[in-house]
Amino acid sequence: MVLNAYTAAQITATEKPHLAAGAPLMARAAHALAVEAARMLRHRPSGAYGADVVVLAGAGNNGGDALHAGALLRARGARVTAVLTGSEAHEEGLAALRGAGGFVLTLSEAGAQEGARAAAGADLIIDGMLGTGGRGGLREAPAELVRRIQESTGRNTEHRSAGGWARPLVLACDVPSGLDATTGAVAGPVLAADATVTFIGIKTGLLATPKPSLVGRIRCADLGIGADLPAPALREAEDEDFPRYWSVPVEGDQKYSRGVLGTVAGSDQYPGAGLMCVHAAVRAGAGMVRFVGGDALASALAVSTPEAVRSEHVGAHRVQAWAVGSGATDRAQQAQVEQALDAGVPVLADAAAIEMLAHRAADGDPAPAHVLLTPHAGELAQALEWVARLAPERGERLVRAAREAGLPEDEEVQTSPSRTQIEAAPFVWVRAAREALGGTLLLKGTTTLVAAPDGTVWAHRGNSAWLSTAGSGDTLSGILGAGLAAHRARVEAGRAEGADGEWAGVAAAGLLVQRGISTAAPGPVPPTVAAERIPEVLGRLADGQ
Ligand SMILES: NC(=O)C1=CN([C@@H]2O[C@H](COP(=O)(O)OP(=O)(O)OC[C@H]3O[C@@H](n4cnc5c(N)ncnc54)[C@H](OP(=O)(O)O)[C@@H]3O)[C@@H](O)[C@H]2O)[C@@H](O)CC1
Ligand SMILES: Nc1ncnc2c1ncn2[C@@H]1O[C@H](COP(=O)(O)OP(=O)(O)O)[C@@H](O)[C@H]1O
Ligand SMILES: [K+]
Repeated sequence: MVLNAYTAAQITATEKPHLAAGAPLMARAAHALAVEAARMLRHRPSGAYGADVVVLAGAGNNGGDALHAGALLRARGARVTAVLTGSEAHEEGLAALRGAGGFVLTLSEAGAQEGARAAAGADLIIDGMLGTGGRGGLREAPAELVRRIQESTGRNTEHRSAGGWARPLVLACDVPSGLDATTGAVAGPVLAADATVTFIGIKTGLLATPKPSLVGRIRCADLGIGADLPAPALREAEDEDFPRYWSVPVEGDQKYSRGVLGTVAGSDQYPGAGLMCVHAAVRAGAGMVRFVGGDALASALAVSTPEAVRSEHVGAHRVQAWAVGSGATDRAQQAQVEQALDAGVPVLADAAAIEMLAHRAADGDPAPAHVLLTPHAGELAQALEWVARLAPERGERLVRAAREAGLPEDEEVQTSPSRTQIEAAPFVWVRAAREALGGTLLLKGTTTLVAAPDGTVWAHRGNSAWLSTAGSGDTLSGILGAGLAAHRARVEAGRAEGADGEWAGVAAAGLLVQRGISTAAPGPVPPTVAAERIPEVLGRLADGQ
């Protein structure tokens, strides 16, 4: 089922009337947290009984949840120590823990070393320092505590084993403290969680963060008020959702009704990008692939991918979609790319095509919804720099939109964001940039986000880091191009609407294929390996497995 996620502001607005009416939300949150903690302690022969639990409790309600959960775990026989990290603590929560026989340390008195010693020796740490009320990362004292816990436990080093982190286990209350609940941006140290129990609805930052390994397994406790949530600000497709968004062949289909993909990818100088894109599209089940390119590309494709057919130029044949830009470095290919952008059918636009679209947007001609731009952060920074340079008022609008999307007021942006800024807060920039460039925007990264013109944003996590290899993007272009062509064919046949948001749905489904091929087996996934795996992975997803 598609996961829905909400900004901190949406969650706060949802809980407000219930709090006013006296609903016991904190008690419910604490209960959910304690149940998950007990579940995590099941590996011990006596479970929670006799386990050492350390609660890191901040000054606000997040600390309140965690302290109450600590009291509930005391009742299950755990030894519970609270480390109070703020200048004060949630009064009722603290009283509950004390009443239940918990120990209490104050960070300002005991010091970071003492606090870290208690935490590092525990079976389980509950991180309740900062929740939706936190801004800009942990302050100095709790940050120092986290650093010391990281040092003594090895957590947050680069070497996380496949089985997870070594003990103590960490359970985050609502969000890992220091990770922005809305944007997922991480400022300063964050204690990586094995699991996060989040309340009312999943926070957008948990799915959109560029550091998904900090979040761990997500569990959502809706505290009995989930039905009141508004439309989600972010969604994430799961494997079982694939058939809803990706057109699979049906009885009676033939190659044209499946959709023809045209490509302008690769050049005589760089044939590789074209080979990988075409090869992936063929293997992703395109009805036919017609490539535009020079003789060197054609001879290479004749050997590597004989299924593909050459087309003299963009206007020569009717296609249902274009995949353009990757490796299209020469003038002749770039002229063909420009034509494909004007062909009136869906286009997957990568590399050189993104820059062309940035120029068009700066000239007041943003791309339509069925153009899917697929930059990584570096390419997006470059495209936005063009927009800001050529059309300064659009650049100003871009930064305003980013502020509205959660960019902190004190974070300076030159005329346009740097690559690093985009990488740190992709959920902020993908929405702002989509406004500036038009089209449907897929921002590639460890976490990939897709923003549609209808306001929908999709998140995608869970790729293998082995995908960080040259050509992974070209393979993705081929897969997504095949998906766009098939979907367009379905629209032409009256079997889909072709509404603005549908192209992002196709992209979200295509990303499931990418994740499947990258995780099908351990180890490297260069494009040749990735392409070989496409049919099986796609077939499995299409069958709902
Ligand atoms: N409302 C409800 O009943 C329900 C809410 N729920 C729970 O409440 C959580 C939200 O609680 P919240 O609004 O109190 O904010 P919270 O995240 O605890 O942080 C604010 C406190 O932290 C401090 N602080 C701020 N920034 C900081 C920093 N950078 N570094 C360090 N400290 C910083 C700040 O202190 P101050 O600025 O005053 O020094 C302030 O006291 C939410 O995530 C969920 O867990 C659930 O129980 C469901 C029902
Ligand atoms: N560390 C990583 N974790 C998850 N996915 C990754 C990682 N590195 C790269 N990817 C994915 O691999 C693809 C790389 O695309 P791109 O940067 O365009 O590569 P290229 O242009 O070399 O083909 C993107 O889809 C990206 O999301
Ligand atoms: K927290």
